[in-house]
Amino acid sequence: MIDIADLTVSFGGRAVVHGVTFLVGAGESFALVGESGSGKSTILKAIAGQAPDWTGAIRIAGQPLGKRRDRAFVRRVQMVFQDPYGSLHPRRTVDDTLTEPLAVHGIGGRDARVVAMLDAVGLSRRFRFRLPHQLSGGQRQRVAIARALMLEPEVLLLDEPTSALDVSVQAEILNLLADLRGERGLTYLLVTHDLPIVSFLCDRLGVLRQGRLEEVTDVAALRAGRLHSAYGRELVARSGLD
Ligand SMILES: Nc1ncnc2c1ncn2[C@@H]1O[C@H](COP(=O)(O)OP(=O)(O)OP(=O)(O)O)[C@@H](O)[C@H]1O
Repeated sequence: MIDIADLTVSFGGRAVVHGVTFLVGAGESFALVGESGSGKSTILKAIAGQAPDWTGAIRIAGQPLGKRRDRAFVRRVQMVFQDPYGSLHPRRTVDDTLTEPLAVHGIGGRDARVVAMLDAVGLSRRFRFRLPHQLSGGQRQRVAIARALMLEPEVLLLDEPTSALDVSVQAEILNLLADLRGERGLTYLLVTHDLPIVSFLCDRLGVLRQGRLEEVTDVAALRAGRLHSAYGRELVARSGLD
């Protein structure tokens, strides 16, 4: 579903991701891990069209991406950001936020779709006409996930989707993401520095260090502390997973 080949991404002429190659299968959940500044979010941005200076190849379901992201891409690939406070418009109700992508893409049956999506993300219908400031952090992230799913995409790009939330709420959102993937056959590409999240939500992971992919392995190896690279083992040791 996602095929990244020899991807190099630059900002202002300086490369921050260097020749990264990996594949994510349909229905798979793949994590990019690494410390702050290792280039995890930059890879998501390149896929989403928010980091235009890249070389290499990015293919989604076999289709090579150019510099611009068209409507077909938006229907297939959606992103969920770290900060549900910043990513929702403060003056738009939940209903406005969920209806907008349907209106932009000329999709009908909006009422029924919004109500069904509120149910799918575990939000009571009484939140439908509320504004973001009337919601908790976890409820806001449910709205952001609902918005991402309104166009029934196949792929979610998840950038630290729980790191801005209280610890007690993080587990709820992780469970929701796991359930939604199972129910909808979604493919996840998740960026995180939190290895327990990878162990819970992902099948495989790539370890990034200074913009280079050190290794790709599966979560069984992560759980067993059997990463191949010295840097990967160091990350595991620091996370307390070993
Ligand atoms: N818009 C930008 N302009 C210039 N440099 C950038 C930009 N975005 C990211 N960078 C740089 O690219 C490098 C990789 O950043 P990136 O955000 O991808 O790392 P990350 O692994 O996702 O870290 P974090 O967990 O802190 O988000 C860093 O050196 C960062 O300063």
